[in-house]
Amino acid sequence: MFAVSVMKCFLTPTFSAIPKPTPLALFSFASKSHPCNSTTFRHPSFLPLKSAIFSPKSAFLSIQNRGMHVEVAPPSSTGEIHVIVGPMFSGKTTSLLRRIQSESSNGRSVALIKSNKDTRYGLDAIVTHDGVKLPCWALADLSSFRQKFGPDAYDQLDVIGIDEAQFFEDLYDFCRVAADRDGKTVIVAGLDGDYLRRSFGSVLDIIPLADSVTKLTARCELCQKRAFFTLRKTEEKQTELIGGADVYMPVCRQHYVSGQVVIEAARTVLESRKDDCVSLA
Ligand SMILES: Nc1ncnc2c1ncn2[C@@H]1O[C@H](COP(=O)(O)OP(=O)(O)O)[C@@H](O)[C@H]1O
Ligand SMILES: Cc1cn([C@H]2C[C@H](O)[C@@H](COP(=O)(O)O)O2)c(=O)[nH]c1=O
Repeated sequence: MFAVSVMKCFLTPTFSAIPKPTPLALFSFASKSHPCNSTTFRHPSFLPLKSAIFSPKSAFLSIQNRGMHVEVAPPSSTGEIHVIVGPMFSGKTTSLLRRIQSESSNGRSVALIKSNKDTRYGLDAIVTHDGVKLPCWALADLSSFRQKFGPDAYDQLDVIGIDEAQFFEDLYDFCRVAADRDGKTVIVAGLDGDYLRRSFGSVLDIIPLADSVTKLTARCELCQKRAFFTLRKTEEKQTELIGGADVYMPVCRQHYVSGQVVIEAARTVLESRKDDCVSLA
């Protein structure tokens, strides 16, 4: 009975009276409004049934039933999550920026986010290893994005791109809410594995939420075959270590295994030398 009254509420036209706003030019590459949406949502009493049920970007719905008061998020059919993974230098950022530019040229309103831990090229832009760049929001966490971007501007967004996703602890909840509740298309680029080939951050956790997953490969720096892994060339052991070609290289399986042996041996030598220095002092 309660479920039936919830469904009835979803079907009432008054609830879907949220117009689809015209996307703003949020960045220099955000442009025209989306062609299909501007008139569809303007007159809610004449909405086709599908639009009435699946009104995107709506506020929460308040339901009173037998003394119970429940806040229900109306479902959105428009959200999507696309995940791009692969080792360093595999073209994840290039692919993300291309998709964002293409969405923007199709008239969708877009925003790009990267982790503020990655200070390699400053904080105001996402930059590929080839030097292509677009402006972005550099954040410590994704949950602060809506507030920092402005709730009204957030409501008008169609597409959110996230780079360096491995550094965001709240990736799962952000993507779920953005796509399921807010109807956003979320494009996520990040490392699936760290330099030890262990799952990195929450990137793999969002695969069950995703519409598509693309695993890219680079070229092995030692033999030019396809590279699936990232080898750390230095002796540092912490998981998070910001760096580029000075610290990391993409490698194939064979060179990952042999490279790890060499690096482990070098680490052991360095550590035993450190011990010798301490005992001599
Ligand atoms: N070993 C390599 N294999 C593939 N691409 C490389 C390599 N070294 C440098 N590159 C350059 O890096 C570019 C990819 O950069 P980018 O999109 O920033 O990758 P990612 O975000 O996956 O680290 C390639 O187009 C290529 O020009
Ligand atoms: C393998 C590995 C990488 N990182 C860091 C190094 C870079 O700053 C980024 C990855 O950048 P890209 O856009 O994919 O080239 O992550 C790390 O902290 N720990 C690692 O194990």
